[in-house]
Amino acid sequence: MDLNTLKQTAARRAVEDVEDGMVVGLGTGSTAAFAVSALAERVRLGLRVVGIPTSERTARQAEAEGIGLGTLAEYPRVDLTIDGADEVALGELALIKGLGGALLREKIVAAASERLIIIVDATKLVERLGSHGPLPVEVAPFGWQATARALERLGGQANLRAQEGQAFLTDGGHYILDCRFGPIARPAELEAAIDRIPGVVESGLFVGMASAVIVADEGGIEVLTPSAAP
Ligand SMILES: O=C[C@H](O)[C@H](O)[C@H](O)COP(=O)(O)O
Repeated sequence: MDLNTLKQTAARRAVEDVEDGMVVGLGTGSTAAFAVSALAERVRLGLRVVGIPTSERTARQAEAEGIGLGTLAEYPRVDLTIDGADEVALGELALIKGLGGALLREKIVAAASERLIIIVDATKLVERLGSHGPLPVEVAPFGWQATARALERLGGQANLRAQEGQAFLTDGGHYILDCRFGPIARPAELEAAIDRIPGVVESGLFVGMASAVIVADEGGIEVLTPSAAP
């Protein structure tokens, strides 16, 4: 099966868990986009939900496909959020998210959710976070160079994310520093250390937040639940 089919398979399985009347967090990224479409199909068949989007682009997609949207101000308690991830650490199911630039709103919605279901293809599974790619860190544009130096003192090589020759701007108007730390042995400790840096808005480390991870690969679907870190 090609990658998109695997993503769609995981997305459809997650949307099966949505019940009538739920407030549903709508994730961001290519896998989450399949979940939005699958949810919209169920809405067209009569399912009643309120969607809480984690990005402007997800909001546009959801509205275009007929999902009614709300805000966290109206619905501070989210029943279920379905979102993707860039890396999933086997065992405790800590995540790296943010390669799509939506980590801040995703983390806020995830924290307001009773359940966070992550949907991935099997290529996202790692032994250690940081094995495949960088850790995105959302930072204030003011003094970002000093913030980058502080991140490098933690061991990460910080690169300002660019788009069309300009600094990439998140929905919140911030910059993103893609930080290569290499394999991260203790993600919770690193997350806490990054959070203490003035200028950091949020990191893409989601530790202890996933309720389950739905993984699609050639052999079918597997639902992982968190277990203690080895
Ligand atoms: O900022 C974007 C989000 O964290 C995405 O969920 C994550 O990057 C995974 O995206 P994709 O499903 O496209 O690999």
